[in-house]
Amino acid sequence: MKIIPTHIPDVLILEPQVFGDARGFFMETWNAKTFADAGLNLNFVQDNHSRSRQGTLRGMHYQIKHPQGKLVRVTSGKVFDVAVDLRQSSPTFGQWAGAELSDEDHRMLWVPPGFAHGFYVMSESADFLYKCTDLYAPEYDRSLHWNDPSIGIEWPLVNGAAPTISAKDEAGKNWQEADKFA
Ligand SMILES: Cc1cn([C@H]2C[C@H](O)[C@@H](COP(=O)(O)OP(=O)(O)O[C@H]3O[C@@H](C)C(=O)[C@@H](O)[C@H]3O)O2)c(=O)[nH]c1=O
Repeated sequence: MKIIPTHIPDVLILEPQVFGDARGFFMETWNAKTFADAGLNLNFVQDNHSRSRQGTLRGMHYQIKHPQGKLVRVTSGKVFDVAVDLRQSSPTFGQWAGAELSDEDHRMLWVPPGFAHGFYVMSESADFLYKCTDLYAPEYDRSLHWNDPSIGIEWPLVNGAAPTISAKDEAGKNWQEADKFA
């Protein structure tokens, strides 16, 4: 597995080794020892799968208690995936890191606990799979507004069109009002 740091050192792009042959390909997407050897001792307790149409933006989500670390990947299509550092004690507090993830590059992103996370679907549709280090806790679920100017995420919006978002995310909090981590 190749590990590519982003400019936020805790947010990592992971490229699994892909074994191609006449049948197709094989790759390991999660191996506790490989990740531990890379410094990521993770205990996953929930797996999620969402499918979204082109132009959908889900985010920026976090749980203020029971924060989840997320190992995310795309099995069909292409997304732009983003993590925002909400840890006030962090030197990269308030910064965002993004990466394209697709079914062709097989890249994964490690989003640590303490980050808001979201993605935008660039392809016709996308299947998005992720492992989480804590369980869904809806009472602590929070949404930071995807387009807050003080964060300034550079979303690659298709034809510049406004994204499709949920009512919850439409009402996402701005940076000043959003709950943050210590
Ligand atoms: C996240 C989640 C949702 N749900 C339910 C609640 C709701 O009825 C329905 C859809 O929920 P949402 O609109 O919150 O789904 P979605 O917008 O896809 O939420 C996800 O977005 C990405 C960006 C993340 O990072 C995830 O952690 C998660 O917050 O699914 C669960 O049952 N378990 C879960 O873990």
